[in-house]
Amino acid sequence: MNEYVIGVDLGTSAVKVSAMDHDGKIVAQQSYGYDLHQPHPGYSEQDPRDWLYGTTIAIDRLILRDGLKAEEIKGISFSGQMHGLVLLDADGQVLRPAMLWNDTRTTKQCEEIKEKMGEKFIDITGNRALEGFTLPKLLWVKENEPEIWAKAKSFLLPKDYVRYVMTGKQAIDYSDATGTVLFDIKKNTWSKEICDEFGIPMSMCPPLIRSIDEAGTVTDSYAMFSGLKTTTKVFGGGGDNACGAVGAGILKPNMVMSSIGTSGVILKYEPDANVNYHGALQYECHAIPDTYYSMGVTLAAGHSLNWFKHTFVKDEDFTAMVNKAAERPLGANGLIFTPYLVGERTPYADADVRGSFIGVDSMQNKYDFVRAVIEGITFSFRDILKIYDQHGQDFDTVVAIGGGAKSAFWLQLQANIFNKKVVSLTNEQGPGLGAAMLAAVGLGWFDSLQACAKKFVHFGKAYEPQSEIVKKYDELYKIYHRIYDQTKDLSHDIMKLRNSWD
Ligand SMILES: Nc1ncnc2c1ncn2[C@@H]1O[C@H](COP(=O)(O)OP(=O)(O)O)[C@@H](O)[C@H]1O
Ligand SMILES: O=C(CO)[C@@H](O)[C@H](O)COP(=O)(O)O
Repeated sequence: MNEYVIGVDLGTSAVKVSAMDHDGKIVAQQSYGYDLHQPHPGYSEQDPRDWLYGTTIAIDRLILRDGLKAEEIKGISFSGQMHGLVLLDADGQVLRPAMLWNDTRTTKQCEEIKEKMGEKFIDITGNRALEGFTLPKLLWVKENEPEIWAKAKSFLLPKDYVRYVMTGKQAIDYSDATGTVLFDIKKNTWSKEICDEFGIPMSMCPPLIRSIDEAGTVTDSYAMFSGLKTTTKVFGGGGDNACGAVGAGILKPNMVMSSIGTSGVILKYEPDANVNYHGALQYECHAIPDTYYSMGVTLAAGHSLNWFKHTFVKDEDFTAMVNKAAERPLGANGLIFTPYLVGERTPYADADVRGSFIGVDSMQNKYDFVRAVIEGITFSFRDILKIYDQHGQDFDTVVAIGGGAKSAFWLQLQANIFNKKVVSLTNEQGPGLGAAMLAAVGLGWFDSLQACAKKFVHFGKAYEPQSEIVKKYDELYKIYHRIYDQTKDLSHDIMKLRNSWD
């Protein structure tokens, strides 16, 4: 009998499920898209039931359309968009739409955390309190929706909610727990000190599990709903960036990952919890037991390109649009874009800054704008790489994953803007692959994730920096880097005005 594991990649734009065999060969894939709701500036929400239905439909299609036999599916694990708050009542029912990682309404709560705990907060959690994280969202609900708060008995993160419905058991894995900033990264447990300081009952924090731990099996009711068998084992899974790093083979410090999904991420493997970036970068538990990673996040990476396409280039697909942008000259005829469409996280923790096009010229066409968007997103990654430089951290290879890594033009552009070798994967499903690997190791198919990576992770083409182009992008980056300081006050004033008109 064939045996498969399923990796569920619960992204912001869609859920993608991939079935893999013992050799790491992808035998079937399905995906299902859902909406993002942005009712006010800074708000970003999704309905957890959309994730559940999307995941279930996609799994169902693996069985009905791709012919996978349910009894052949031995294990399932997850990669999930991080930080999103799913609030549950005493019956485990969802109390309000989930507030996502790119929801920035919580500036006031972040300031309150900083005032009350200062540097101690970073010592405990490894992180500054930023708008996207879960604790500020809990505090926002407590302050603004007291009737909902009164009913709240526990919280979960996005993929943990889907796993909960599958297994009937609530749990959060360590890699996602660090992203709540309610977690003590050195003691490896929920922080009583932080919970007490902010009036979060410890009983709201679910049990912690490792990414490769079995969380349970499929319940009778979920088996009826999905077509799965109750014998399928369900494993913890991890935050999407931890899983992306596993699936991209980032298992030692000389490599970093760049991910262009809805968000953009530069991530570095860290062997212990002791490197201190003083909150300039996020510090999280890895999905690989007892290891860590640091990362910087551009809030609107793929999201910026997606916004541009849906607003101005509706009738073309991404590949056609990006290929036309590749034909425009380097620097898009003098146009520079900053991707702060929903505020920014790294290096500027600024919820109120917004993006700009600088250098608009009547000789530019639509595809110059697309090119500027792609270049601007990539410059924002260079801002993150600069932080690693400043901390004396060096590496030689960047492994690129996410939807943006589908484009050879963008992979070469990353190599030129970073001045580093950029390597692609033969399949860009980094986080989904990582999730499937967690199930494969959890099932005992391999002794370790490292052993599994030897079979499952396949590097594709390497893109080398081209020295003449590197020089030009260096010059352009210097100008890009000045835009934040020169536009932030304008952005903040516009935001104040918008809010006063609401
Ligand atoms: N062919 C393509 N070329 C370049 N970029 C692409 C292409 N297809 C998708 N993208 C980018 O990838 C993004 C989606 O990436 P993905 O990793 O699937 O996101 P998420 O996991 O957040 O749902 C899109 O918003 C778009 O910007
Ligand atoms: O906030 C973060 C990481 O801290 C984001 O990276 C989210 O985890 C969402 O990821 P994508 O949907 O872009 O994969």
